Amino acid sequence: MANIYYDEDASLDYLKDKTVAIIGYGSQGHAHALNLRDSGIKVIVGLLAGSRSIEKAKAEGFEVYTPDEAAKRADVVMILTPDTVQPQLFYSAILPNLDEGNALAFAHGFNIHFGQIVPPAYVDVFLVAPKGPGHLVRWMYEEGKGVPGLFAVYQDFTGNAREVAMAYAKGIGCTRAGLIETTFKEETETDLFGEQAVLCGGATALIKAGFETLIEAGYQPEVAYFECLHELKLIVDLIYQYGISGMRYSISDTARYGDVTRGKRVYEAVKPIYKKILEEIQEGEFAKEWILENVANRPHFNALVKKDEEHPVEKVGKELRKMMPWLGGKSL
Ligand SMILES: NC(=O)C1=CN([C@@H]2O[C@H](COP(=O)(O)OP(=O)(O)OC[C@H]3O[C@@H](n4cnc5c(N)ncnc54)[C@H](OP(=O)(O)O)[C@@H]3O)[C@@H](O)[C@H]2O)C=CC1
Ligand SMILES: CC(=O)[C@](C)(O)C(=O)O
Repeated sequence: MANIYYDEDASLDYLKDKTVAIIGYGSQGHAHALNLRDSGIKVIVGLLAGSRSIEKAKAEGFEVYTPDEAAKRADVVMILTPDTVQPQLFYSAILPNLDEGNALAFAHGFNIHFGQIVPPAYVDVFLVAPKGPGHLVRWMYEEGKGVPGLFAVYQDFTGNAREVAMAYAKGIGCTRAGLIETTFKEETETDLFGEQAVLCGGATALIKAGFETLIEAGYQPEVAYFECLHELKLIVDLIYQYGISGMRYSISDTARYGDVTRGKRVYEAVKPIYKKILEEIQEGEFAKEWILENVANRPHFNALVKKDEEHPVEKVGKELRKMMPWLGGKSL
């Protein structure tokens, strides 16, 4: 059983006299910056000139600098830009401005693990990875809660890297929910696997395949949407709160029988695919493909994203969600 750390296990004292530069102000960046500041930490933001987030960060009260200037002024530099742009940003703007004893931090281990960024020996290097989307990292913090997280130390020049990483995790609220120590390898490979096979990739595959099966059989798109997307959230919510057995307690006997018998067939079909996806991650195949895709300016990625934006489930969903005012979520 992994050690799980909570608020009492981490001390913000390791950050209280430091300046943290958050490079990037997107999903994770805005959440880390706001949460750390609310935790009493001095935060500055680094954004490229022309960034669409400069005004937003300034409006939320942050000093905003270019990435090089922010790195120069900071003791801890947390890079929260897209993974594929981090190497160029690191070598051009951050590395020249890292001083001995500074800390270089990430929310995902991709570039360190796959050797795209090689840090200098004279800094600490750690990751703090919330296990949830950035907007929830902020919303849960505002509610006095937290998103669980992982942390890992890649390089400990100062001898305090672990304590600083845990302080950072506490500052963004992860220790309110639970913080697990990992490695850059484990965080990178499990996060890539999860987002490809089970979460984003896996969930959208199940939703699209189910929805298409029903509408191709002539059922109404609205019925297919409620069955394959809307109700999926409700069932996953039950699993999230009460486990698989708890969910099965709540559903009908008929649903339970279908679950354990037909669900077995889906399981048997996907498990070999899951293993292949993990193998491609572990062997660097996915990383190479994603890096080269970005070199070519993302033709395959852009086409597939566009195709899904036009999927019938998106069309019917947009209309149905208007009917459910309680869904009126905060703007992303
Ligand atoms: N999204 C998530 O929930 C999670 C993300 N992560 C990790 O967090 C990191 C950040 O991801 P995420 O928050 O999703 O990123 P986003 O895409 O939401 O935000 C990226 C930020 O970086 C800026 N940016 C984009 N391109 C460049 C560039 N070339 N140079 C400098 N800045 C740039 C963007 O500027 P602008 O504002 O102008 O667009 C934006 O502020 C990644 O390492 C990711 O793997 C980890 C866990 C969860
Ligand atoms: C939210 C999260 O951790 C993801 C899905 O892995 C990501 O956005 O990188």
